[in-house]
Amino acid sequence: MPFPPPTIAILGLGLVGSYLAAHLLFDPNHSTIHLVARESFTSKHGTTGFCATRIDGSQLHVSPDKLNVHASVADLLAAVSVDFLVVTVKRVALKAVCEGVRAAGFKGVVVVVSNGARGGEEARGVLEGVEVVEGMWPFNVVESAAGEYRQASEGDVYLKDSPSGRSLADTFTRCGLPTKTSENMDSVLYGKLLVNLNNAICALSALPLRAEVCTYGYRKIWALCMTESLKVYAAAGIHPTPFLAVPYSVLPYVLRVPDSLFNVVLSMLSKIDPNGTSSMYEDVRNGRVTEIDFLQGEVVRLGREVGVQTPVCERIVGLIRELERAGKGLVPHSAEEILEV
Ligand SMILES: NC(=O)C1=CN([C@@H]2O[C@H](COP(=O)(O)OP(=O)(O)OC[C@H]3O[C@@H](n4cnc5c(N)ncnc54)[C@H](OP(=O)(O)O)[C@@H]3O)[C@@H](O)[C@H]2O)C=CC1
Ligand SMILES: CC(C)(CO)C(=O)C(=O)O
Repeated sequence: MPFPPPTIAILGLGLVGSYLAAHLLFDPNHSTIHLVARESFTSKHGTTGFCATRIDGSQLHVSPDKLNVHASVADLLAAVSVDFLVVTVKRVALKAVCEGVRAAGFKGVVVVVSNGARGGEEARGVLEGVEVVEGMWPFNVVESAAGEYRQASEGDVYLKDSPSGRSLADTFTRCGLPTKTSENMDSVLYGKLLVNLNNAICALSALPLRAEVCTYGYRKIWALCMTESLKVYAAAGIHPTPFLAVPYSVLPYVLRVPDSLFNVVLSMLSKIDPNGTSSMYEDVRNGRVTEIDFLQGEVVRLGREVGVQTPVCERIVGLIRELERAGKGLVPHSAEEILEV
């Protein structure tokens, strides 16, 4: 364990940030924790605290007196010297957050935990001279009741394999969040992107994640997006890191088996809470801008660069844009409606 234990600040106290914060705050022996949170977090949890519920049902409660909350990075740095700033905002907010971090003169390590590839590159572009560590968050978190952040699927967190990344991975693991490191986070994040191709389909279906993936028509669309993405990756020389039980090349075939067989395979491979959703489902539900540009949008962008057509991914980008423009929340689309070109 690093000595003295590191001082870690978390910026972005939504689903992932709050679940992470609850783990780190629960056992104060491994780190000192500060939060950079908006008023919405303080008004919600400032007097009651919050809790993380793990997939096995165990709960970590954090009482409000344990919370060191700051309104901005500048306020944080005026109060304390910070080793790691873990940024858990949506990818669309990353650049603006990094500009704030640079303006505040932060000199520690910035850890970027966002879906989509090339987040680290974007952060480094803004934070010249500051060490940036990429992270990958593998499982779904939902707010199942006010102040209860519930793990709704499974997987290990990944951080970039560097002395700082290894040290933080050790702290996360000691706090009950199993964390691996990888020298090639681009490959890890392009692998995660293949999983996240389903985020938009879940949002378009307006169904919780489990019900959506257990429906053949939606899985077929995910498989089509994945096949397009794998062709693009092959042409672009991208080798996604395998971290699922099934190799990516086989996954589109597994997704196309009938529902009855898929249910058996799913129960053998992974747990998904019936209330789990996708982060894009939550964005659409709450009328927020989504991360579509960094998921199917990234495949379309890369496809154009390497001359590979991506009609299904393009169609999904268009449909999510329509939902964003309409701002009316979730609108159930059948699989046929999604595929109709
Ligand atoms: N949710 C999930 O299950 C999973 C999410 N991920 C990824 O993790 C990342 C975080 O996702 P998630 O936790 O769901 O996102 P949320 O939208 O739940 O949380 C993001 C939080 O960041 C806050 N925020 C945004 N900008 C700032 C800022 N400038 N200063 C302070 N706070 C700010 C937001 O506040 P406000 O609400 O006021 O805008 C919000 O509380 C995303 O890239 C997502 O794709 C990955 C795997 C699973
Ligand atoms: C865990 C998963 C794949 C699905 O919930 C996700 O990454 C997300 O919701 O953004």
